Amino acid sequence: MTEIGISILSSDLLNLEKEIKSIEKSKADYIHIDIMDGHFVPNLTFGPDIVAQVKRMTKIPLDVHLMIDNPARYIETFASVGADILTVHYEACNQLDEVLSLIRRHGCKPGLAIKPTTSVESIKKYLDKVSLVLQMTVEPGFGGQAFIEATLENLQTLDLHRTHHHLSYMIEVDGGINKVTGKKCVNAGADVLAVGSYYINALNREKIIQELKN
Ligand SMILES: O=C(CO)[C@@H](O)[C@H](O)COP(=O)(O)O
Repeated sequence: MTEIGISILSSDLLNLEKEIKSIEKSKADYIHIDIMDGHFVPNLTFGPDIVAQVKRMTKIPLDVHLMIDNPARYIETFASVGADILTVHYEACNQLDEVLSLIRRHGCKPGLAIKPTTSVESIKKYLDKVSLVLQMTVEPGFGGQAFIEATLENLQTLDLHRTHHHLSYMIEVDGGINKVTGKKCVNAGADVLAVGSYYINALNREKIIQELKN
């Protein structure tokens, strides 16, 4: 079954505990936390303290997406505050092999993210070292953007590569996901849908999670 991660980027941050309880009630599989540094992406969001607070509030696994330059500097910090999956960007790392093994050494599942225009070819040599590949389906930085259809081709390539090489990484998509785009992604090979504004704005959050899962 498809798994759902809820991105807290667009949630009501002054009522974060209430939001986390709502995510638990709607039976999401992950809480997706976007860490932005104002360099790698043109926006600023959370630091490790927020991740630590969310961890204290819930048992839902935390899928922490580092949209930061040179993420090696912060792997130990985010691992120590409770990240379960720790995802770094291919475009932001110099020594990716080392960063991925650092993530594993600190007890997290390593994820590798790519921007919409990055090719799967460029990350193929790392795919046997990751637990998850995160295909950005919008330009990273902001919630509420429109899904980029051209990213579906990368999902098909990732899915074919996984089967062909007997690999087991999960394929996650993030950005502009709703009932229509989510279905397209799942049909193209995605296993995990990271959802932000579609969930936050829904009148019946439990219902839309069930629809997305099915
Ligand atoms: O990482 C990002 C944006 O950079 C996402 O996680 C967004 O938070 C998803 O929000 P929607 O596109 O679903 O509104």
